[in-house]
Amino acid sequence: MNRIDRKFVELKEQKQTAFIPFLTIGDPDVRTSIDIIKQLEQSGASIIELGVPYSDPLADGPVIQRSSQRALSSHQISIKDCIEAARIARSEGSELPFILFTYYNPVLQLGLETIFPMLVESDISGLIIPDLPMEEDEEVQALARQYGIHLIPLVAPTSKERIQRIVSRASGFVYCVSSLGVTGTRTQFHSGIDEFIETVRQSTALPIAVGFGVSTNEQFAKFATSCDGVVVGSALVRQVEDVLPLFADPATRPQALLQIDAFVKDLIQLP
Ligand SMILES: O=P(O)(O)OC[C@@H](O)[C@@H](O)c1c[nH]c2ccccc12
Repeated sequence: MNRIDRKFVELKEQKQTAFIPFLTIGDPDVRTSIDIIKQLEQSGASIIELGVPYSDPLADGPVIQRSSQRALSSHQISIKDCIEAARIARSEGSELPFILFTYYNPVLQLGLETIFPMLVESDISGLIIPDLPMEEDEEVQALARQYGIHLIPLVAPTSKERIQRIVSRASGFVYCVSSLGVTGTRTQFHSGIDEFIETVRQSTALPIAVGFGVSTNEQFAKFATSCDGVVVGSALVRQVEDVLPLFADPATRPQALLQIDAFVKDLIQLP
């Protein structure tokens, strides 16, 4: 049991749904990202995906692509910087379970044997690698198990015949992708989304979370009825983008955090 498991147990006892924001670390800078992490915790986040900016984010839509580009062009943010941000946030009192969200290339650059001890040292409980080739996941799975890190799989509606195989090796929770294509807010989801979630639900005893496209309270509430968690990335990253000028001036930083707080509270309040 690590922080992720304990959080889902706690939420289940409280009959609550996990709110799992994704945040690009280093946009606009690491210090601000840490402040946003702490604000998200105050605002109601249950678990957080710490996004490692990447130069070729194939699965990302324009909002996260822009955010990654800002983090890379201003500060050349690395996977190590993101792991360090988690360590600092924890040292400053955050109790949030952290998931490192990264494409595979930065993991390979750092080295599989290197990254897992670093995750443990920074009290990061989970890892999501959206482009981890299934053919190569044996080694990563083995290291994750060895170090007690949850390697959280993404399951897409197209992977019906693969759902069982992906889910059978899952740990932590299963991340159900709500739609085909790239990340980004949506007005509608994959036509068979409810059946897809039910299929995954029948395939695992693990908690299931859904993500891709969620940006409104109505969408959050809809998924809260069938899932144990809801992931929101682009809509939040867009909020950060909108308040960057407020973060740039020390006098208006509190206002920037208040706007993020208001966005989250509107998004996750349930009737
Ligand atoms: O941005 P959205 O549509 O809210 O979706 C969550 C997503 O941002 C986050 O989980 C994520 C960021 N980059 C990804 C790449 C692939 C899958 C998922 C992701």
